[in-house]
Amino acid sequence: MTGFGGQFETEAVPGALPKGRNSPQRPAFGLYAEQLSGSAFTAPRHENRRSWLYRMRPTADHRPFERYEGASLFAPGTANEPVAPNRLRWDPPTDLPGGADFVDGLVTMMSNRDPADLEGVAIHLYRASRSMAGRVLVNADGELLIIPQAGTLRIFTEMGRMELAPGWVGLIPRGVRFRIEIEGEATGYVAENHGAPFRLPELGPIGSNGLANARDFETPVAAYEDVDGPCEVIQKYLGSLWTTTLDHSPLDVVAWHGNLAPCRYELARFNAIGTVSFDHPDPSIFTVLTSPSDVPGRANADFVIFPPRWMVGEDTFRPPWFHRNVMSEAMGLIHGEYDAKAEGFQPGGLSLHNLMSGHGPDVESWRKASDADLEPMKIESTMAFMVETCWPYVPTRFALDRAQPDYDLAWADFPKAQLPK
Ligand SMILES: O=C(O)Cc1cc(O)ccc1O
Ligand SMILES: [Fe+2]
Repeated sequence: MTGFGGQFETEAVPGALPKGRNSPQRPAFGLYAEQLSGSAFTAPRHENRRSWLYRMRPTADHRPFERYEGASLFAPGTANEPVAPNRLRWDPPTDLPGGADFVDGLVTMMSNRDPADLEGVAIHLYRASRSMAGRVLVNADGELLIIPQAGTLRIFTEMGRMELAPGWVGLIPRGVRFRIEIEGEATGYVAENHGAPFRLPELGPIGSNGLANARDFETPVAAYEDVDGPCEVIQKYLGSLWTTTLDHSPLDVVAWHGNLAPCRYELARFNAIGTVSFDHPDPSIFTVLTSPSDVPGRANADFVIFPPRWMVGEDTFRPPWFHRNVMSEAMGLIHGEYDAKAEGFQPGGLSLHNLMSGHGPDVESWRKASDADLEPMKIESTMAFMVETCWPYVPTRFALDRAQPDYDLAWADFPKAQLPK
């Protein structure tokens, strides 16, 4: 079903979805009606997100959660030391967990705020070498934006199934349980958004079309499994991992309706807009999805991409300029090269330019762009992304211990400007 945040309705068994009401006295087939809220009941209508699920057993039927002892690198808390004002960059770590499924293969690199604040974002990497079997994951701390870098994920959520290959991103709402199956190995990134759900950015003077168009988001139709037998539920809750075991699969939603649902989006559909005269626009022009904070215009998290595009600016330094930003920037690379970094930023790698840290093109990129003939030129075969947030990131111990030791050298040896004598 297409459209971002639409009011969908879908049933895997004809007659499962009640007509004209949400909570009939006796739902069809003895199903249980359950409302899943993604916003406060009283949120303004245009921000109100909720769905009604019709399931074989109520979610309420579970035994107590206990601490989950696996996935030791997933949400371990951030490094217990002051955050240095250093720029950081990582090669794709060679020691991500081996032989793990998606849950145990998650590794947190940085985060900000406490999930209980209902604000902030965390950046995780994953390496999944086998399918999740007999278990599901659910995140009470926020929605998950999954950004595959290699390998295709088959995601079986409570609300339907979707496949995610590199070049696509998938959004799983807070509280929706899911299982991820793979063939071979899969690696990628996850942005965990503790704040307001991601939405499409305002378009302002761009008008009524452009950037990520609402119709290009795809939401799965209802699909369920009817499985009696043990199923572990691993829940991330207030920053820790918890487990309980059900006697059935919770992926038993036979029908649902509403506007809170998983979706996926192919980044190649992004309608990139840039200058046709001069100067490099702020990267906000490439915002795919935004999670606003309480301060107008200051995002809790922006998901921004740097897709293939034409560069035509006249008398313009075309790559990203030197800058210091009050917002904090985490970047990843899905494939190709990023135009501000000639080398050292690899697909599967990560960088962090936090609050006020000076960054921009490395020396080689600066030299090339300064000397270039400014013919129209296409940046091809690349897809970098940024998760920009108003809350400075704090790296984890795992991340600090693996940062490139010499990243600062990317900006060493710029020639000094020569003033007239
Ligand atoms: O730092 C970066 O590479 C991201 C970025 C890109 C851009 O085009 C302008 C500003 C900016 O922060
Ligand atoms: Fe930047």
